[in-house]
Amino acid sequence: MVGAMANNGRIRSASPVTNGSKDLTPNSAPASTTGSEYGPVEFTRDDVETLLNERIKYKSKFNYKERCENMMEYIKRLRLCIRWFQELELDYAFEQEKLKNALELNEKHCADMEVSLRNKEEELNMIIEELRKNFESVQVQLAREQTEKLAANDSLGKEKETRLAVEKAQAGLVEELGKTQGDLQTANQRIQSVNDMYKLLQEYNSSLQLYNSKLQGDLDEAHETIKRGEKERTAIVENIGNLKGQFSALQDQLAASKASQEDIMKQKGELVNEIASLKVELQQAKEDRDRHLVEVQTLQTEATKYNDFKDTITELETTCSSQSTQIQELQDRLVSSERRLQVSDLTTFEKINEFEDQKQSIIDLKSRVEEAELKLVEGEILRKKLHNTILELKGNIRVFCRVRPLLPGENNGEEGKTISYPTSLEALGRGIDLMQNAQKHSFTFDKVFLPTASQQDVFIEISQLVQSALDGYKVCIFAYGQTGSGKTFTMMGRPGNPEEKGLIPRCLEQIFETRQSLRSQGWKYELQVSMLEIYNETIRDLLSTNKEAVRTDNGVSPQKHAIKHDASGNTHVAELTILDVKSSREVSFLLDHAARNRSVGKTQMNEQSSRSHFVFTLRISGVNESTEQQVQGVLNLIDLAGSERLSKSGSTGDRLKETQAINKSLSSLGDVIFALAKKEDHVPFRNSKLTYLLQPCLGGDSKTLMFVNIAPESSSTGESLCSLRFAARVNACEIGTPRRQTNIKPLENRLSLG
Ligand SMILES: Nc1ncnc2c1ncn2[C@@H]1O[C@H](COP(=O)(O)OP(=O)(O)OP(=O)(O)O)[C@@H](O)[C@H]1O
Repeated sequence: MVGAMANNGRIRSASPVTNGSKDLTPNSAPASTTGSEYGPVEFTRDDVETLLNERIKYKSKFNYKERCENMMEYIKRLRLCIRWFQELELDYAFEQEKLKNALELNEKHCADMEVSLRNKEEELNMIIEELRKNFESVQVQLAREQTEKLAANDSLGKEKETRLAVEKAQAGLVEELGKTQGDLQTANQRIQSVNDMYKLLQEYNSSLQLYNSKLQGDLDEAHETIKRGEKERTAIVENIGNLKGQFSALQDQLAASKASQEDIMKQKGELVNEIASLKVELQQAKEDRDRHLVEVQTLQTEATKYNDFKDTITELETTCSSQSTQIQELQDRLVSSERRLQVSDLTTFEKINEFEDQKQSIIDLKSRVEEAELKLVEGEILRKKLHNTILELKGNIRVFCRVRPLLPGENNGEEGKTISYPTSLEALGRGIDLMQNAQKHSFTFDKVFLPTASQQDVFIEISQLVQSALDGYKVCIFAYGQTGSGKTFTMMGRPGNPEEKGLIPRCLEQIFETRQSLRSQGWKYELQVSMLEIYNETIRDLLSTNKEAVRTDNGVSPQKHAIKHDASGNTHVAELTILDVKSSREVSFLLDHAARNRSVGKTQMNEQSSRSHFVFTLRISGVNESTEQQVQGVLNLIDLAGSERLSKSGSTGDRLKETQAINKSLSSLGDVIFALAKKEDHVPFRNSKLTYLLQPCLGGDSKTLMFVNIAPESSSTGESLCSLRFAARVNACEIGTPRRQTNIKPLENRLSLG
C-alpha cells in the first residue's frame, strides 16, 4: 500500500470528492461527524503522515472533557482514514484481481503468441532451410551453368575460330573461284582464238581444196591439152618438148602442192587434237567451276544453316563434348580396366601355374614322404638286423672295463705306473696294462674306459643294447668288481647330480624317449619294473611297501621269493612287486626307494659298501598297430656286490658271512660262464641264487654285457688283477645266439625277469 502511495504520490478513493487535508484536521472537522457523514474522502501521504504525527494540544491539562472530545475527534478521523484505507485496499484488491486476470489473460495470450511464434519460427526455419537448400541447389546450378557457360564460351570461341577458318576457306575458295573464272575466261579466249584459228584453217583448207580442185581442173585441162597435144603432136612436133617441160613443171608444181596439202592436213590434225584436248580441259574447267560453285553454294547454305542452328549446334557440341569427355573417361577407364584385367589375368595365370606347380610338388612330396616312410620302416628293419649281426659278431657276452679316477688320499703307485693304457693301433681304447711286482699284465676288452670317461661316454657305448631290449631281446648288463671300484657309481650314479646319473636312469630315459618317438611308427610300449637284491643268498623285494617283509632283524626276508623258469625262457620270482611305469621320473622315485632298502655296510674298502647283488629288471612289451608286430624285451641291470677277497675286506662276523656269500655267488657266476663257454653238458646255474636268476640271460638267449670296474690305486692292484683275469675269461666266452622274443603273450603272465 505504501509502495502504491509512493508510486502515485497521492492516494485516491474510488470516487474522489472534494477536499484537502486541512478539512480533515481535528479542528476543521465537526466533533460528531463520521467518515460517512463527511462523504467519501481522499487522503494524501502527507495527510496520513500529519494525522499520524498529530499531537493534540490542550488548554488545560485537566480538562478531561475537552481532551476526551479531542481524542474522540482524533479517533474519528483515524477511523475515517482507516476506513478509507480499507476501501482503498478493497479497491486495490479488486484492481489487483482485475490486473491478475488481465495478467493471466495476457500471459495466456503471450503463451499462445509464443506457441504461434514458435510454430511460425519453425515454419520460418523450415522455409529458411528450404530456401537454403534452394539457394545451395541454385548455387550448384549456377556453378554448373557457369561451368556450362564457360564451356559454351570455349566452344563458341572454338566455333568462332572454326567459322573464321571456314570463312577463310570460303575466301580462299572464292579467290580460287575467281582464279578459276579467270582461267576459264583465258580458256574461253584461247578457245575463241583456237576457234578463230580453226575457222581460218578451215577457210585455208577450203581455199586449198579449191586450189586443189582448180589444180585438178588444171590437171584435167593439161591432160586434155596433152591429149590434144599428142593428137596435135604429130601435128605439132616442135611444140612437144615445150609442152613436156610445161608438163613436168606442172607435175613438180602438183607434187609440191600435194606435199603442202599433206603438211596442211598434218597441221590440221594436230590442231584438231589440240582443240579436242582444249575442249577436254575446258570441260574439266567447267566441271571444276560447277563443282566449286556447288561447293560454294553448299558452304553458303551450310553457313546459313550454321548460323540458324548455331545455338543448337552449341548445345549439341556441348553435349557432344561432355559426352566425348565421358566417352574419353570411360575409354580411359576401360583401357585401365583392360590393363588391370590383363594384369590380373596374367597374375591369375601365374597363380594357377604356381598352384599347379605347388600341387604337383605336394604330390611329389607326399609320394616322397611315403617312400621315405617306407624306407624308414625298411631302414629300421635293416638297422635292427645289422645291429644284431654286429652284436652277434662281437660275441654274446661283451666286456667293458672301466677304471675309476683316484679318490682323495689314493695313489697310483710309484711314478703312477700301476695302470696304463696301450697306444698301439689294435689295443687303442681297448687295452689295459696292469703292473704288479714289476710285471706287466696286459688285457684287451671290447672297450676300456679311462678314469676321465664321463657317465655319458659310458652310456653311449651301451645305448645300442638298450635299443635291443626295445627290439624284443633279453639284455643283461652287470657290473663286476671289487668293493669301491665304482660299480654302484656306474649303474646308479651319484644322486643329486644329473651329470653323474648312472646307466640305469640313463637307460630308462632313453627307453621312454624312444617309446615316444616310435609312436609315429605305430609302436605302443608297456613297461614294468621290479627291483630285488640277493643278500646272503636270499632274494629281497626292494619295491615292497611292507618294510617288515624287506628287512628283518637277521636280514632274512620272511617271504620265500622262489625262482621259476618256464618253457619259454621266462623267469618268475614269486611274490615280487612288479609295477607299471609311465615315466623315467616314476622310475627314479622307485630307484630311490630301492636304494634306501638296500643292504649296505661299512668295509675296510668302502664306507657305503653294497653287501648284496642289486637286480633291476625292466620288462618291455611292445605292439605295433600298423604292422601287428609284437615284441617282449627284458632289460636287466645288475650291480653286483664287491668281489674282494676276505683278507682284503677285513670282514668278520656278519660281514664275513656276507663276503663269503658274495664270493660264492660270484664264483658261481664264473663257473656258469666258463661251463657255457666250454659247452659243458651241465651248467651249474643252481649253485647260487644269482646264477639261477640270470639263467635265461646267461644261457645264450640274451645279450650280456659285463662291466669290470677297476680301482686305480696301487693297493688294489691284486684285486684289480683278479677282476681283470675274470673279465678276460668271460670276454673269451661264446655262449650262444641271442633270440628275439616276438611271440604274443598277455603281460600279466610275464611277471618275471625275462
Ligand atoms: N668314475 C668315477 N668317477 C668319480 N668317482 C667315482 C667313480 N667311480 C667310483 N667313484 C667313487 O668311488 C667310490 C666308490 O664307488 P662305489 O660305491 O660305486 O663302488 P662300488 O664298487 O659300488 O663299491 P661296493 O661294491 O662296496 O658297493 C664312491 O665314492 C664313488 O663316488
